[in-house]
Amino acid sequence: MNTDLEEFLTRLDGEIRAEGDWGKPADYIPELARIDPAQFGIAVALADGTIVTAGDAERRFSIQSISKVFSLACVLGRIGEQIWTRVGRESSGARFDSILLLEREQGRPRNPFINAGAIVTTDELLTGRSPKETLSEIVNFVRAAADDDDIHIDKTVARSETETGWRNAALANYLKSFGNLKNPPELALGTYIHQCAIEMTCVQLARAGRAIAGLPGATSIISPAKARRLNALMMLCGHYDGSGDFAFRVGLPGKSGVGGGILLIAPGRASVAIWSPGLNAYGNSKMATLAAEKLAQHMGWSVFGGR
Ligand SMILES: NC(=O)CC[C@H](N)C(=O)O
Repeated sequence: MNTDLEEFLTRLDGEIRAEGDWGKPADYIPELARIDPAQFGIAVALADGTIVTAGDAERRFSIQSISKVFSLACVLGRIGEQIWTRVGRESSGARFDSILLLEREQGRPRNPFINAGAIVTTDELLTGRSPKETLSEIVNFVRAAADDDDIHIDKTVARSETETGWRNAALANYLKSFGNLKNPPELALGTYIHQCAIEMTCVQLARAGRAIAGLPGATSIISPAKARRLNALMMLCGHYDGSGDFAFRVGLPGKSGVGGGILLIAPGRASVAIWSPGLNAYGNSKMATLAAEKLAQHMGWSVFGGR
């Protein structure tokens, strides 16, 4: 039924593997630094309910910042628009772990997808709950979105980031100094780091994105109104200071993580997960970005039309 897409993905897998320069895995989290960059997987969940895959689509990887989409969806479900008093929704034009803007903007992070913004989102979810309960809420949300209970936190990755995450510790403390953390910084930070360490396969992630893509049959835990806004944020902020370049090349909302994953949304058409651990200069997967560009072009999926 989807033979054209199947053939295209098989060809794409070959083209990516022939590229040669995979980029470098994130080096500031030791557990991610030792992953072989020469890996690639893709899963495309379509509106007709089928999932087409190629490469290492069943291998688990650390979703890292892609988790920020799900924690934001959780918080919007819990407190709705109120979250925007604590975090903005503009592009940052800065690195994902930048502290500069926080100083200038008095502790209100630019958007919920840079680290400072996601620490605030997680802090909101933590309010009135223990870190364990908060993490269960986030993981269960992802499981419900993917309709798959076999999704877990990789404790080794979480420990590794806890041991070396000095920048994020600085961001959490800095947020606290501006009064924009309700909980002790170490609790908000620990919960954030564990949320980032959720591991999933491309197939699971593509399934979890179906509600954001508004595909028929997806769970209703993300309403169409919320999905619309998540897509806007993913388009403008999903790739940090590389968001403009990603929009230019791919033309679809996406969210990257330093584990090398990208969740790509073709509204009404498909939810796509792509993984390749080597990163480009912005900290986004080099090969997953290239694959997203080729896929969007082949399928004619840009939200801006054209090809
Ligand atoms: N861009 C990312 O994926 C960053 C997530 C990572 N856990 C960090 O906080 O640095």
